[in-house]
Amino acid sequence: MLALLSLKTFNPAYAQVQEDFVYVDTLIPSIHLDIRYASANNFIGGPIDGYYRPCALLTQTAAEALMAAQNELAKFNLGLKIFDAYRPQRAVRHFVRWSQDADDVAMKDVYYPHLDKPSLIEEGYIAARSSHSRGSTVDVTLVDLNNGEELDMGGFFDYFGPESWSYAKTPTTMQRAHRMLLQTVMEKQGFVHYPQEWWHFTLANEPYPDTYFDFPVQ
Ligand SMILES: C[C@@H](N)C(=O)N[C@H](C)C(=O)O
Ligand SMILES: [Zn+2]
Repeated sequence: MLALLSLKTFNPAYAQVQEDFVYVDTLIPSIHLDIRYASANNFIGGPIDGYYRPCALLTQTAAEALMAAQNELAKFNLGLKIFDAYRPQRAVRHFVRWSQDADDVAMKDVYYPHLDKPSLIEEGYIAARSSHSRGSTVDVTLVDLNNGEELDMGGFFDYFGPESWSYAKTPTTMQRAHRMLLQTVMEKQGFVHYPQEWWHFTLANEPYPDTYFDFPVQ
């Protein structure tokens, strides 16, 4: 803990973050990160407001639960990759603004080919007030720790459609088994799955159930 605090205090790469939040990769060095909203590789096609650096922040409690999941998977040389963790409210506002701009459909063919933008919010694929802003929600998939390759989940992060539902019938037997493995490992550590998106999990006993933070990811 002392080491973590001094790392945050003296390393310029680590900015001051909200009390009780941690950089997940300092707690779980073997975890893989692909923080899409700090890049153009996402459903909007550009960096999202409030993501200054591609890092994953979570409450200490959620990060410790995630570490237990990672340890469980590591016995099989499997692990987790994070796509998103704590999300500032300004990022959520960016999503909502984008959803109201009918002209910007740059990434429609890839991420929401069968839905119009208002449906993304109406059907629960994007929240106008997101649990991610409470700091104990995380978007994850499984990787093989031998080579870092993602396991085949029968769909990709932020594909908005029924194929991404946790219990979708369309994926193959193996893909459904991978979804089940991810869900089982996460739920064992106290996370609750989100039926609309196989990758999205919220810690049930989250420490800030009523607080929506807005400090940047940096
Ligand atoms: C946008 C997507 N990755 C996501 O997190 N959706 C849920 C519903 C949210 O916005 O909280
Ligand atoms: Zn999510």
